[in-house]
Amino acid sequence: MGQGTLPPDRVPKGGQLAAQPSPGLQGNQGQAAAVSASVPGRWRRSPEASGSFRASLDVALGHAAPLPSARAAHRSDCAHAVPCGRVSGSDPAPLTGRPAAGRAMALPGFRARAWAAAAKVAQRRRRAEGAGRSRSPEPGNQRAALYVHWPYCEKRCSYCNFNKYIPRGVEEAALRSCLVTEAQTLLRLSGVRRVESVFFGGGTPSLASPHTVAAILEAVAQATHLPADCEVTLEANPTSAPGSRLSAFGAAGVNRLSIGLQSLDDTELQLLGRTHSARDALQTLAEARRLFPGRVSVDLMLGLPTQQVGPWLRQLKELLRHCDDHVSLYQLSLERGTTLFTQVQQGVLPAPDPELAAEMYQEGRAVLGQAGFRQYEVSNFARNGALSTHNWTYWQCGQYLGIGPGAHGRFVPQGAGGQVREARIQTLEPDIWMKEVMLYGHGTRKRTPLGKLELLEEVLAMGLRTDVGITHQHWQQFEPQLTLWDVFGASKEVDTLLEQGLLRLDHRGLRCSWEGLAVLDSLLLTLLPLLQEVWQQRALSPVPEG
Ligand SMILES: C[S@@+](CC[C@H](N)C(=O)[O-])C[C@H]1O[C@@H](n2cnc3c(N)ncnc32)[C@H](O)[C@@H]1O
Ligand SMILES: C[S@@+](CC[C@H](N)C(=O)[O-])C[C@H]1O[C@@H](n2cnc3c(N)ncnc32)[C@H](O)[C@@H]1O
Ligand code: SF4
Repeated sequence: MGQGTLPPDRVPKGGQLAAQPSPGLQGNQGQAAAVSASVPGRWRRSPEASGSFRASLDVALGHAAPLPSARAAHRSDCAHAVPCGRVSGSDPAPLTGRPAAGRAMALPGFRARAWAAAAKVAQRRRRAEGAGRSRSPEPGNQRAALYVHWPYCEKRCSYCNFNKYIPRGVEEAALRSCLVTEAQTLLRLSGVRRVESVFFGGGTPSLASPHTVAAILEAVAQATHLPADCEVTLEANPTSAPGSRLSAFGAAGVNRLSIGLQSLDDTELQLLGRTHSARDALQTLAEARRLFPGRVSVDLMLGLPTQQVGPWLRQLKELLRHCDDHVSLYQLSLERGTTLFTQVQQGVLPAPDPELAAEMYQEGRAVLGQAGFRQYEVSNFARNGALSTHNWTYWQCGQYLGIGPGAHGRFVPQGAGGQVREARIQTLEPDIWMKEVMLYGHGTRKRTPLGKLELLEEVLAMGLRTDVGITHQHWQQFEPQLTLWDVFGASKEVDTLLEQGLLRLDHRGLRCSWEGLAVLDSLLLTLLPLLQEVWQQRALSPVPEG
């Protein structure tokens, strides 16, 4: 299996889809690496852990194991800076946070409204059934999740190196049209027949107009089956999401909100460079819960410089008095190129204490457990079945398409005759990305075919992030010949992890215990090389098929 990077599969818009080299648009590996590091908690390449494990294992969405033993592996290549410049443009609708009058409710047409109404009814049914399960009849390569990246923010937060830009104005109509075009192209390329979840992330997608969200959903519903009970999440920053705007997003088809609350301490919020206060955040949370009951998630950060365990736990307990059924805890990752990084480097602020962060994480998850939350993933907690379907797809190594600047995707380009899953990254800079979409129908900057071993490494590293772990059936979908017992059953090192109560290997499959989940990175230091070793041995003495 070739492990190299493919050229972007570009053809002029309207032409046939086929893999074609595109001179001058390849080899932007530095940027790809930068964006790869910009998703918090994404599994970072760990040379000690794995020779072939790819740094671009995109989106683990959360921080694994802030415990000392795990950190060495987790942060082994964490030195990236994402360019965070300005885009030129003379858009008449600047990003003020509020939609222009009359604009918020302007939907592209009846279909979108009908879809949104049906979605509301179906969402109740879906909730009763519980999330995190795939009920679609389509085979795995005909369904996918869809991620949409909105690349703009009002202000740069001091800690953030995601792919975001602070614009003077946004040409939203042009951006919307490009997002729609790219969704149509990638849906065609992938041959996906059913989109099971949509996630509007960023940047700050709550700055987009609800009309843009509706237009994208409409395009997806036209190109493929978008079930009425499909989870549609929008990330919302408190200052850009007053109730009227949230309600317009609901009318556009959004049925889940993820609020970037980050902290309930105004001094910390200032340190983080947030534009909102704790009061603003709680008000947005209350409005969100009124509009999307049972479907609101909050992000809370931990491990900030000067932060102490006691006060942070009090914040968490205060949050529990207000929050809905989903909470994400993210340990601060100090990213090169951010203001916070410089402040720490220059001694203006103390470096975050990893021991304290570990304590916050451990105590925090215990508190959440007592409040009835299931820790269904390293950083994610849900009660009443409110697991995120979209993120679950990432952890289960399902297919996902990524549209918008810097979005990541993983799918088999079946529509172009492809048979191998590819990791794809879209061009980072919005203005360049738009030009490419206008020219070629999409702005894919990098395509990396995933070899079988790489895919299995992902299945292992992502699956173990969840409390369910990797069931035998799940593993078999990716590797029918080599069982989990074959790989891990005869290892003394694994035996030790089992005896220590960190890992479980039984009739259900392989998974971390509650204690193991907190040190997942260090467990992977044992498990990944083992998988590689067994894989290589098998390659040397292949089992005859039949
Ligand atoms: C990239 S933001 C996008 C959503 C939205 N703009 C916001 O700020 O809430 C998504 C989440 O990533 C987390 N995040 C961003 N940078 C981080 C960092 N350096 N360390 C840990 N978490 C981070 C924050 O908790 C944030 O809510
Ligand atoms: C940090 S997570 C927060 C999720 C939230 N806690 C929830 O439960 O829905 C979301 C962020 O991850 C990044 N992200 C998610 N999926 C992505 C993808 N396919 N490509 C690029 N970035 C992605 C985006 O920056 C997005 O704002
Ligand atoms: S608002 Fe969100 S995406 Fe924008 S800079 Fe802040 S954390 Fe990053």
